[in-house]
Amino acid sequence: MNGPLPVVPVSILTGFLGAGKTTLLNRLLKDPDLADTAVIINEFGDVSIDHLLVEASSDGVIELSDGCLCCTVRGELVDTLADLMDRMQTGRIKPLRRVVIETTGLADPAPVLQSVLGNPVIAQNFRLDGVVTVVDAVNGLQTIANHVEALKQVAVADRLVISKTKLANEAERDALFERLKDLNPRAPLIDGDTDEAGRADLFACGLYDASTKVADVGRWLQDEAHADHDHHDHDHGHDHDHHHGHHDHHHHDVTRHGSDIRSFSIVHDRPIEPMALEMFIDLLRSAHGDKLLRMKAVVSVADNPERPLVLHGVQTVFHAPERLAAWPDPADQRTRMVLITKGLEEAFVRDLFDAFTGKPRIDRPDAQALSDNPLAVPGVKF
Ligand SMILES: Nc1nc2c(ncn2[C@@H]2O[C@H](COP(=O)(O)OP(=O)(O)OP(=O)(O)O)[C@@H](O)[C@H]2O)c(=O)[nH]1
Repeated sequence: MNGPLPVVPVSILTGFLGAGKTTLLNRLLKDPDLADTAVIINEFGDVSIDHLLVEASSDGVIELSDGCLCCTVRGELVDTLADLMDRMQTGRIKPLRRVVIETTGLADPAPVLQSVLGNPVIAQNFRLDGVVTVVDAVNGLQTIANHVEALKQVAVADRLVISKTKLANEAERDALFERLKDLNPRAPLIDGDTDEAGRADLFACGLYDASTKVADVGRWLQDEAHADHDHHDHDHGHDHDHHHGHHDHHHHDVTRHGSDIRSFSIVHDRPIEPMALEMFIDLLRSAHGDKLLRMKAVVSVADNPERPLVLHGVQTVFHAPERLAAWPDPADQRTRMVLITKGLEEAFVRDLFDAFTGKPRIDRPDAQALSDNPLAVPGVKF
């Protein structure tokens, strides 16, 4: 190798659950200027779906394992970046022009930024270029009010991309824009439907500078730097799962997010009848949409099992389902569903799913009973 490699810019793509990060990333990756970009994605949940939906060549996408980037997988992020550098230096991969990190929707961006800015080894080879935050025009305002992570994601952004603008009315859009301007006066607001949002330039923000953000951002980063230090002192050599004191039996909750936020998945190995699927989703949404932060699914539907259906629920909004041309991984054609809920029990959702997919249990109503009388669903109140 002739001399040191250039320092690689790192972009962080963030935004709350379901805001439209993967959708935007898929558009951006079609820009030839983003060739030789490594994409690091991170999902919250033990069954990952995003890697099936990111349309880049598979060797450019690196998936971090279960856990949230801002919590349990931070060490893994640092290791991944170090490994990328090692592979470039030894000529095993072409020099990268950029790294894009797509965070989970629940990620607090401060610790993610700190991982890149604050680690001396990483800082020799990578520089934080900028943070692009996607904000959903329909749910954005309420999400910012209810989830501090969403507020921080907005505040640290260099650019704010507003998705789903056509789904929101003018009053909703205006109120959101006003709030965003309050929280982050310097970040330009970019309509996600414009060409500008889909070009590689979106990521070229220049060196990240916390001092241009509202005063709180500098403080969050400071806090993270201290937390890192303490963390190092106390936890050195321990497994990531043990870092946070407040986790319960459910290992996906090992995060700094509210303890009533749960992530779980449902895997089913037989095609599902379209009607059963529709009724399951309808009941879940109508009765519990407010507790359903996010639902993502790749479903094998009995009417055309060769072509999986992709479902996206974001709070009470369910987007039009999409049929993929084929299974991304033909060897695994199981239905996979990931749900992130707040105050909604996993057992309830599983029972509901089992009832509709023909796994009745003695003490549970079957699909016929549910469709005749949805009030029969245990726990459902109208
Ligand atoms: N109409 C419309 N739908 C959008 C837009 N952006 C995203 N969506 C839809 O919103 C849903 C969620 O989009 P994703 O791109 O998966 O969102 P995400 O932020 O990556 O989701 P998580 O990874 O779960 O946090 C999908 O059904 C998308 O098709 C948009 O600008 N307009």
